[in-house]
Amino acid sequence: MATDLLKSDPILLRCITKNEVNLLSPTNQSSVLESNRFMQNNNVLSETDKDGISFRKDIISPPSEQSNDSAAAETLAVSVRNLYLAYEKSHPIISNLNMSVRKGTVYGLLGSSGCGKTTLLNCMVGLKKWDLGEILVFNKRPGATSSEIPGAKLGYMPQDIALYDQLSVKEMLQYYGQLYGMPEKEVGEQITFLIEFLKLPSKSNLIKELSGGQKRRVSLALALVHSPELLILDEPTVGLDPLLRESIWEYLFKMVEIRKSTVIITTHYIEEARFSNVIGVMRKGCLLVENSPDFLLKQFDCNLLEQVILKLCQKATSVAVGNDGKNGIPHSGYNTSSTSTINYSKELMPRDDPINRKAKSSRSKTSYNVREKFQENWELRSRRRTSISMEDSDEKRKAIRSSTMFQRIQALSTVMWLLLFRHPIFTSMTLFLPAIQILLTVSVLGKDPNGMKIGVVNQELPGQSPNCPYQLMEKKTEFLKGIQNKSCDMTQLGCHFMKELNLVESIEAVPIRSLEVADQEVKNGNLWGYIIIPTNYSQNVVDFAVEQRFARNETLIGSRISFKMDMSNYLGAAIAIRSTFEAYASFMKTLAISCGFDPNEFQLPFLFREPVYGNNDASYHDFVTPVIFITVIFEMPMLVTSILFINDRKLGTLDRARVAGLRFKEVMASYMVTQGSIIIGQTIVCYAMVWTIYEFNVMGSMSLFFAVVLLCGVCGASLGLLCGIFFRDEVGVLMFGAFLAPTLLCYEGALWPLEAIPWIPWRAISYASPTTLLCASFRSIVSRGLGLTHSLVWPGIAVMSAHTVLYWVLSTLLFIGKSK
Ligand SMILES: Nc1ncnc2c1ncn2[C@@H]1O[C@H](COP(=O)(O)OP(=O)(O)OP(=O)(O)O)[C@@H](O)[C@H]1O
Repeated sequence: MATDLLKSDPILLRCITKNEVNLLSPTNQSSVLESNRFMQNNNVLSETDKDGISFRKDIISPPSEQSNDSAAAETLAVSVRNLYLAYEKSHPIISNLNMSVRKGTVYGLLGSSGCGKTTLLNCMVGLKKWDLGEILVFNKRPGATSSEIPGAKLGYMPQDIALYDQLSVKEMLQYYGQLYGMPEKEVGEQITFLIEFLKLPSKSNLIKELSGGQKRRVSLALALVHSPELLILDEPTVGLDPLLRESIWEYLFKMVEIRKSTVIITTHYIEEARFSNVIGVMRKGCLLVENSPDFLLKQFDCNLLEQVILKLCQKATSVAVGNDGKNGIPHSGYNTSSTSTINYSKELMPRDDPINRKAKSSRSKTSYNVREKFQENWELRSRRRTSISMEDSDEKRKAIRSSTMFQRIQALSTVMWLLLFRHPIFTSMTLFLPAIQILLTVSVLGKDPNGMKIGVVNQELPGQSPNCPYQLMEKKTEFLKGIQNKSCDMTQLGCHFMKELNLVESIEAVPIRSLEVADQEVKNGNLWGYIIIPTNYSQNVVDFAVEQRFARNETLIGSRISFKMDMSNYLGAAIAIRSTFEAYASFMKTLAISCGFDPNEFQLPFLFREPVYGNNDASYHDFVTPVIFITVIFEMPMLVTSILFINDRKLGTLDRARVAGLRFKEVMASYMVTQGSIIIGQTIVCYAMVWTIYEFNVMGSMSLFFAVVLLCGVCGASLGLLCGIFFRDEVGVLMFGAFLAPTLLCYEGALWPLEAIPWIPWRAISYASPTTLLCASFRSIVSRGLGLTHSLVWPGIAVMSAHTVLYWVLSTLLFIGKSK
């Protein structure tokens, strides 16, 4: 019964796979044979029809026969066989689709919104991968090494505008001309012609200044600029005025007639497709029919294509409804209901536009020949056009398609430069922010602190007064003078020590009345801690000096100064304790000299000689500056690259350029070239600002210094590219950037020595991270003046280079993987 239903509807049969035909009656082999015979008969039938006869044999041939017929394949520009594509298993977007587009024809692809037209075109141009089946464009699989698709053989206009807002019309066309490898002179001629033909605004207008319709026309111009052999246009006439739409169709026919180009065009203006040689009607991922408009009008006894499509869809729906229930025929994965039919029908109602009106008025004249009419118009207009001659452009067309990798990299790099140039705020920020960030960080980080408040509870002082008496202050001067006079004052040593403490820049000694008050002050956050000078401290110090080894316990304890610190701020407390030690060492030395002792006896038993690298006054600041520099130079290109890449992807400009032949490795190279030059600019600015202000010297070779910075930036840009592919939008990138900067600083050993990190897994991760060893290399070049071959320099460069290559490989794999 189901077979009968299909027999009565040859069109529907095309949408059902052989397997499905088998399933119609699995136990009855003869019905299968009958079905196959029916398909063959159908071909014969088609051949006998007079209109559109030259196409139909191929078009309606069963796929298996077709693919074996190499002669027929030669005549096809595009051949699609049993195509299947699904994002979710249960819901195929394209299901068992067969399509044949002859060379030198205009093929109108029709179908309701969401039926899969754009997806199919994206597969043809090599932007999307499919799950099953085969697509051949000029007998080669799109994207195959030997295939010139994507490339200059193809002109593609995507559904989205896919233009750079900040470029002018001329720059946009020049970019594509360069991608296609067109000679400069010819690009100029084509620009002049297309601007006149498509009524585009002047060459110098920026795309952002154009109306929606004008942008669409520029987008179409990009597909036409190189007069390709195959034009794939996804709704090129949307929003254009009827006259312009007519002239576009006229131009397409001219291309087909004179250059033997092939055009595949989708349109929602159904009657417009009547101008095509062949139309294909898609519904829910399946091609319902493929034939000449005149044949279909005759076959369905209609005057308008819209009516044909309506009838087709109604039939498809009624059979599918039957399939669902009564006949037990499995439908090919899509859900068809009566509700959807109603919607579909409404959608296919004739639109009130001039082309449709014209079509309506002419519906009775079956002899109406659109092409003839266009031919007349064309001849008339072409007399006025001097800028292009299709007949003599075959040679020019051959000259195209020779764009080299270098030309394509140059084309995209130029565009990226222009875009940066047209975004002065973004570019200035990119150029100056690293320097400002380094300047700000270096200004506040790593210097020795100043005036950290340390309380002094001097229990040696009489009464409740925490302050040393005025005389004692005076005595301090005398005490200092005593060094020269050798006048030894061994009283109130606590006060003298406090004075010494105040001479240390990092500490401000604050006299405190009692231990309780000092405790409270620390708890209130007013003091970093306090020291306690015990009662009779001076006497005990003297006794200890005299008794030495024989000193009593009380003497020992009484000559000790004790600390009570706020250790919750570890770094501050450590600095305060270190400064107190320094003050104490200085105090004891002064005391010894004034009392005629050998100062060496009172000094710590350590001698700091001239350092191997740097000097004894070196601070954390000197250590951290190169680390901050490397981190910023790594992170900034990473963010900029990923944001630019995501923007390019969102605009659709990247995909479009890929269809024009730009390969991913060339995209990567262009990004590296552009980012590389920005990094050089950033380094010069950073060097000028930071190095000049803080008087840092690069002890090593300047060329090695710049090479390391460049490598670091390129590695950051490579990671940015990977992030740009991985993340859907800028939010993900910004969050990753916010995570990356502090993580790198920790793992680089900038905040804490690496030796303090446990080996497994953290220190191993730290050494494997891109910047850790490079920081060491960079510091070695800047502060130690070491060369490339030194064991402190080359490992960092090697690790960074390995990371760069790794990011390139991962980006390529991820990009390929995401092409579906
Ligand atoms: N990345 C994707 N993930 C999941 N589904 C998708 C994706 N891209 C497209 N689709 C779905 O695939 C179907 C076909 O989309 P497509 O853009 O090819 O339709 P179309 O026929 O070109 O529609 P229109 O005429 O409105 O442009 C739609 O249902 C759409 O929701």
